[in-house]
Amino acid sequence: MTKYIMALDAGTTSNRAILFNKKGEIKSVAQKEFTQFFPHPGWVEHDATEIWSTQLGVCTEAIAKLGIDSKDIEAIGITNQRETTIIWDKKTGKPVYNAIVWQCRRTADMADKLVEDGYREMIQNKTGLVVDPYFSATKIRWILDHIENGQERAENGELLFGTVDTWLIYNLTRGKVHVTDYTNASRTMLFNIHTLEWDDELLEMLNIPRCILPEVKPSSFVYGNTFPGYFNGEIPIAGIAGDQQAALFGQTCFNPGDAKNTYGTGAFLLMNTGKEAVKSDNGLVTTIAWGLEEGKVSYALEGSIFVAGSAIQWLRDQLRIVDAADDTEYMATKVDDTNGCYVVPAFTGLGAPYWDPYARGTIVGISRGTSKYHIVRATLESLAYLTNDVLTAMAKDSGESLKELKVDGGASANNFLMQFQADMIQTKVERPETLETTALGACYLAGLAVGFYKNLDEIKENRLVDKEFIPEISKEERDKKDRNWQRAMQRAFGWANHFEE
Ligand SMILES: Nc1ncnc2c1ncn2[C@@H]1O[C@H](COP(=O)(O)OP(=O)(O)O)[C@@H](O)[C@H]1O
Ligand SMILES: O=P(O)(O)OC[C@H](O)CO
Repeated sequence: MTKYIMALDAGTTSNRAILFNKKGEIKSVAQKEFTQFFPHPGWVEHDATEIWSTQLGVCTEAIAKLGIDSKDIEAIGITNQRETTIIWDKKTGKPVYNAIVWQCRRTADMADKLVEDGYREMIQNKTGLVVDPYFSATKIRWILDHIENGQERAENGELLFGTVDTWLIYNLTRGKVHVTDYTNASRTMLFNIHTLEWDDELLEMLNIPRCILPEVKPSSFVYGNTFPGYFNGEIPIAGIAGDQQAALFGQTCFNPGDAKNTYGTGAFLLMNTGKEAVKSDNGLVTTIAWGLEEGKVSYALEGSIFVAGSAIQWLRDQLRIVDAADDTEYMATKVDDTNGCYVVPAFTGLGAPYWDPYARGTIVGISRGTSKYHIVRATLESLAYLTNDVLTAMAKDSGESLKELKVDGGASANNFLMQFQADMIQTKVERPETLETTALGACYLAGLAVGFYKNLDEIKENRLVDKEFIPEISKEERDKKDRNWQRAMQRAFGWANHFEE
């Protein structure tokens, strides 16, 4: 009888459930988008109840499509949009506020204040992170300050905090398990990535009560079983990883120096640095790649680019100059170049390596001859330029120059973008057959915990390459483009700071 692992991929715009067989082949998929709330410019929220209901719905659908039942599923692995902050009432299990999404900039001033108060170095030393509203800590503080008696209820043990993984497991187990893993904990700005514990000094810094935090476990571990009523029988939940770390694992970047870039809503470039937590001097963050056993972790350097595929959605939904994301490839190749036009898609500020929450989107170099094809091409190219900026910082921090960049995520299907990426980084870009590497990583982590996979070597055998992109332009040509890009970036920095309404 064939056995499967079910991966739950709780992304920023949609939830997916994927059933993988042992070879890592996709046997069933169900996906559903959920509502994005933008209550103010720069704010982003989700309804946590909708995240849970859509996730449960797609799981049921994926199982039904394959005509199997819970006995055929060896384990569940969860992977999720990271940092997004949910607080709920322990008694009712109901969220006390909408989920504040990783992209949300509402706590930019709180992050500024932490820097002013001299916390920057301590935070970087303990968490590996830069001080930015991106991470969960200031979002937790904001919710506790904006609901009735938030601090008091938290201190009385009436409230619980979780990232999306924690929230899903809490619901899947009907409130029995309040847990997260090392990777998700490392994105909160409250977790010491060296001692592998929640850190008192960080908690005191924002006056966050320890009792609201989940227990932290390895990324491959049996955390509990699903409530039997959901899938007609219990299924062990045996893997958790933040989606970018899961993609690193799913791409089998098991050795130090291996790197991948995921082009989803945002783009996230991670390089495995092994047992060493490399401190960044160039605007990257140090993060936990995974922990396969209690107390033992591998680290990664990460460059987080906040806007990638969402810039393509903007072309489609706001500018309406493309009908579908796939069309951008054909449109970009209708013209020879961007005709001097550069798009900087800093819609929610800039992440790595700039960390400017006040930057905003900019289009420069428009002339009378600029057409929608130039804008589309310049938007696609911007994803490659931003990636190149991160890789340049990574090379400085790690002392390694990359042999190849593994890619995945929705926008990596775009051949024009991948070729331009190879040109800009002057390095081979390698795309695997399955672009669902995030879900695959969660499948592997869960599978390892229950013995479905014996070891990493067995997992490595599953990886198949779809296409390689080799640099085609000269270094001089590449450098010229990069210099223009750097000039365009200057126009985007700081725009929203002191903006007069
Ligand atoms: N062929 C394409 N070219 C460019 N962008 C694409 C293409 N296909 C999908 N995208 C973009 O990829 C994103 C979806 O990728 P996905 O990995 O599913 O993201 P997420 O997990 O963040 O929801 C969307 O933002 C979409 O605009
Ligand atoms: O949902 P994604 O794939 O855009 O990933 C979001 C990241 O985890 C945010 O840090």
